[in-house]
Amino acid sequence: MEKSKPYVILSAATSIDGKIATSTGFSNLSSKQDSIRLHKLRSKVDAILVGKNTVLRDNPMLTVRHTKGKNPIRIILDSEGTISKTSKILQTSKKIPTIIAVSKIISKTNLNKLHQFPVEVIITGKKSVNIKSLLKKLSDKKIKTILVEGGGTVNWEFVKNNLFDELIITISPFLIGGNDAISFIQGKGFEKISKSPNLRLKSTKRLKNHLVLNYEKV
Ligand SMILES: NC(=O)C1=CN([C@@H]2O[C@H](COP(=O)(O)OP(=O)(O)OC[C@H]3O[C@@H](n4cnc5c(N)ncnc54)[C@H](O)[C@@H]3O)[C@@H](O)[C@H]2O)C=CC1
Ligand SMILES: Nc1nc(O)c(N)c(N[C@@H]2O[C@H](COP(=O)(O)O)[C@@H](O)[C@H]2O)n1
Repeated sequence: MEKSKPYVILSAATSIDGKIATSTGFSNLSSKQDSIRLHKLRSKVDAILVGKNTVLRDNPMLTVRHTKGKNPIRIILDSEGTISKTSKILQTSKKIPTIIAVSKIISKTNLNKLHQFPVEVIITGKKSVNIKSLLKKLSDKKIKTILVEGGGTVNWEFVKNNLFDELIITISPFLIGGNDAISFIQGKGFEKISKSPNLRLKSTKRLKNHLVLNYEKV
């Protein structure tokens, strides 16, 4: 029998004050060396998962480019199926396997739009995508490891529902501030520190002025 969920790693580059983007959406906080590290990690996982806002803001490729290796499957959480036809994700879906996870609220128009591309559409959840059920479906497809690359709203869903196993955070030498700048974990947050998952610091790696922290859940 397949496991109920793949092994999930949450990954991000944050400023010293825990932001993953400025209020205007600038999010490229990694150094060249850190990007190479990230791409090596990408080449070792079965899939990368991000939220719709990250696609909207960054127009990412989510491929392996700074090292040699295979591209993981790309998974986008997009309840209403609103990502643009011109996004790099949809435009490159012929070459790179792509899954768009939507919920039952998706309109026929948006579903038809997605079906114009060679992507797999997984429908789960009433309003937003039901992550637990999605992970089960992905596990059934033999996806064993997923790198969750944000943003903050998606990260919170994985933390809140205790659906992650490991964290790899690069602390970049920047101070961003701003109430509207996105943090590594968004959402409602925990009211008591006792609700926070217990984390063990597995390793640290210094890349000049960047610090890579690797935690696992206890
Ligand atoms: N520095 C870094 O490492 C990274 C920075 N970013 C930045 O994060 C920002 C985007 O973060 P957020 O606005 O928090 O959005 P997000 O990228 O986490 O996307 C959230 C959206 O995903 C969709 N979604 C569907 N089902 C969902 C579910 N079950 N749970 C959560 N979301 C679901 C919803 O439309 C929701 O609004 C961008 O500015 C991006 O540049 C993103 C990734 C990494
Ligand atoms: N680890 C990490 N460091 C950063 O500095 C980042 N900006 C991100 N962001 C994630 O990577 C996506 C961009 O991927 P491509 O370079 O287009 O392949 C971005 O959308 C975030 O998910 N991560």
